[in-house]
Amino acid sequence: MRLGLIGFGNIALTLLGQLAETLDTPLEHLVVLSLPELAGDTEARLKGEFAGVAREAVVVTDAQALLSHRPGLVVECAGHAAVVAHVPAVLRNGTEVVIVSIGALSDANLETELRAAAIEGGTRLILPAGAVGGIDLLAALGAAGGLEVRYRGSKPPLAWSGTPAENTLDLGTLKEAATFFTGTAREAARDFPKNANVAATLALAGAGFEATRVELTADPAAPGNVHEYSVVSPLAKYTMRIENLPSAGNAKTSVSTVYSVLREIRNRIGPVAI
Ligand SMILES: NC(=O)C1=CN([C@@H]2O[C@H](COP(=O)(O)OP(=O)(O)OC[C@H]3O[C@@H](n4cnc5c(N)ncnc54)[C@H](O)[C@@H]3O)[C@@H](O)[C@H]2O)C=CC1
Ligand SMILES: O=C([O-])CC(=O)C(=O)O
Repeated sequence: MRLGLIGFGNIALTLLGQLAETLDTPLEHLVVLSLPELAGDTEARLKGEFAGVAREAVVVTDAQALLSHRPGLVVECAGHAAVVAHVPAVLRNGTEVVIVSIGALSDANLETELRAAAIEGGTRLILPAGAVGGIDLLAALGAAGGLEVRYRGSKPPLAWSGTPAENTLDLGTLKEAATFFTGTAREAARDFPKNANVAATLALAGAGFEATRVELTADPAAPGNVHEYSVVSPLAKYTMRIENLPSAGNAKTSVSTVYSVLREIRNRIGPVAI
């Protein structure tokens, strides 16, 4: 596989570690789109600790340079701004893209632009399940309509640092669970870009950004990053609760997100996809 990565932070580094451990043969080619100020460090790490992941690995700083290396699949793991900056051009070029920063699609204009770019390029934008599960069933039920979806995201207080939760809570001293946001999936994904991509994933699979109700909670007793949601549809009812291990490199991000991306890659390499 010729793989392109946008971003070289917690998800990308863990993903490359997993690929190094699990692939039978190295990737044919790896191209990483990094921020200009991080390009030197990215290159050194690719040549050092990640030397075995790909037969050839290069670092670039813009989408045109990324595309000049002809990746067969591009994975975005850099944040909402990187989706805006780079993903439309990659799709228009005809290259399939997996994005983890799904909450970027809470901007309706960007969602329209990405859909148009994928059509123009004759390719697809892939939205993986990320840190949540049951997206297969939710998306299947969504086609029948009549859905009610309620989601609650609970994380330990410090996972909400640097977010609007700080306007109402003292995260460093919080002693009991506090819900600091109630609203739509569109508002949640827009206002908590590093913490509420799951709300956008549920909305896109199911009842849409306005109808999907969201609560966000800081909970000192949370057993990790917890995602709970309930679905009522004419065809089925279910609830789901996932207790995710936070990443060592970024407490906001659950490690299962990385494995969800790994699944997308492995499903394109092996003889069977599941
Ligand atoms: N779909 C889901 O369930 C989840 C999605 N996410 C999304 O994944 C994103 C990345 O997560 P982590 O790797 O844990 O964050 P991180 O902060 O550790 O890494 C992000 C990296 O991207 C780089 N970056 C930022 N803007 C860039 C740009 N324009 N071009 C290239 N590189 C750029 C940063 O320098 C940083 O190294 C989060 O911001 C969040 O939006 C996170 C968790 C779950
Ligand atoms: O990783 C998680 O648990 C969820 C997350 O940050 C997000 O939805 O953006």
